[in-house]
Amino acid sequence: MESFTIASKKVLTLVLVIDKAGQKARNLILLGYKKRGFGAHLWNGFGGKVEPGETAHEGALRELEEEAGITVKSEDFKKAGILLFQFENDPVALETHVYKAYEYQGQIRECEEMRPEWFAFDDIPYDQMWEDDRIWLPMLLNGQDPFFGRMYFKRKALEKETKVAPVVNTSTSAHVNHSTTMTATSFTTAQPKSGPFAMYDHHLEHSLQGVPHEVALDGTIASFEN
Ligand SMILES: COc1nc(N)nc2c1ncn2[C@H]1C[C@H](O)[C@@H](COP(=O)(O)OP(=O)(O)OP(=O)(O)O)O1
Repeated sequence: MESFTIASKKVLTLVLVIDKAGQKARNLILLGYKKRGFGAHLWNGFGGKVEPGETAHEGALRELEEEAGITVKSEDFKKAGILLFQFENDPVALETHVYKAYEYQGQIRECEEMRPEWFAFDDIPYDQMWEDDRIWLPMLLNGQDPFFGRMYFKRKALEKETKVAPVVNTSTSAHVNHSTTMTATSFTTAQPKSGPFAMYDHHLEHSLQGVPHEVALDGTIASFEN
């Protein structure tokens, strides 16, 4: 595994709201489709940057309210761990505090940034999510937390746009008395399916003594919450 020293870090939050099958037959998770900004066009939990003077816990509750319109009581809000995202040629790491909640209050609503939607656990759109989610989200859903993960990303090379010439079907079969014109165009967008970065290495620990609170500049856990 690659070792590195972080020059600096931004503290972010990520909140997963879970509806354990009560009256409904299946366990559901609330994800948001990010409409703009970092991670646009991917499904993710709700969260963002922790503001000056705020704790990660407070920042996570604020972002959940801003992005999904719902609130969670502090006692129902559980820290699931920390994920440290590091990008090639970028000295700034993202220290992301992950929270989960099984109860919430209010009406879920869409905002400028996020479109919330419930997904069954067996229908989570991993191919339209950050690649790291496949590693830790199943653990969170199975109660294998708290965890501490380090994930390393490289920018993906964008493929060139390729166009396939129109295909004209001029079949003269007795059963087909018309001709059809089909245009097959394959193209790449500026945003590949699982985001603009590819994960090339990761390390995840989940048998921790406590809940990680802060990451040190050498990429290890600096402190645990009480
Ligand atoms: C790189 O891998 C990532 N994986 C996952 N699952 N989530 C990630 C990854 N990198 C960042 N995130 C999360 C952490 C935050 O919840 C958001 C990013 O927050 P954003 O930059 O949108 O923060 P805001 O404060 O909302 O930003 P603006 O108000 O400035 O738009 O993604």
